[in-house]
Amino acid sequence: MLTVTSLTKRFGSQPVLLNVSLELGSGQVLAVLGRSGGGKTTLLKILAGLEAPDDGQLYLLGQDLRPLPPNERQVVYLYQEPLLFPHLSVFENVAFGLRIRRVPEPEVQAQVTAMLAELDLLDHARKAPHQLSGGQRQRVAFGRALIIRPRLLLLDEPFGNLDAQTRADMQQLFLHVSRQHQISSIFVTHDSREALTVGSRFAYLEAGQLTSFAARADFVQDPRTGITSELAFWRSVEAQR
Ligand SMILES: Nc1ncnc2c1ncn2[C@@H]1O[C@H](COP(=O)(O)OP(=O)(O)OP(=O)(O)O)[C@@H](O)[C@H]1O
Repeated sequence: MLTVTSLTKRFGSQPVLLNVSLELGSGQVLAVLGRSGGGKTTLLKILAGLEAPDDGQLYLLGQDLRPLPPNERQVVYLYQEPLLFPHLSVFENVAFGLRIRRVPEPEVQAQVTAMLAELDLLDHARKAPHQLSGGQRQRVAFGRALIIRPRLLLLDEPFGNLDAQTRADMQQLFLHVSRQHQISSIFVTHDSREALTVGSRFAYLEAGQLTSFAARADFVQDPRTGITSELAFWRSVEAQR
């Protein structure tokens, strides 16, 4: 459903993405792990249409994305700090995409109420964004994205600002709604545990070079992901008890 071929991007003389290729199937979540500065955000911005690539092809459901402006791609980009309209209620933030598409009012009411119920936000429908916690705000951002049924969801460290428990809850909620709505996503994270929790496919991006793993076991075993060394650490802790 998404095919990226030989994508290249430089900022001035600095190469940021080098010949990046990837494939994503319908309903899959590609977890992209990588250290800071590796080019993850740049990759997502190019897919969203917020940066132009120097070279390479991008096809989503057979359609060339390169000539399309961001608002015609049906791609939603979500990052750490959810961008909500501060003057609109939770309900109206989620309803926004339907209203600009002139969906009839009874349909808006029904769809938004169902989405708020799914995200456990019904009790907060009349609040403004500043009256919510970080996790709640991120759930509103999800609702706003999902209600327009995007073809591709791009998540850039979306739970990075949340405490560990809220982050774990949000990972489960993300898995639930992305399965429920059969959404295809690319989920960028610094955290290998988060990558293993949310991903159905795995890749590692470092210094502009993307490695895709055929199997989860290959991702786990690659020393760059740090998973084997972490496991060794916890085994040594266990052995000393
Ligand atoms: N608009 C820009 N102009 C110049 N250089 C940029 C620009 N955007 C990003 N870069 C550079 O490109 C490189 C990759 O940045 P990018 O934000 O894609 O990395 P990242 O993997 O998402 O990092 P992080 O995990 O810290 O967000 C960095 O060296 C950054 O300084």
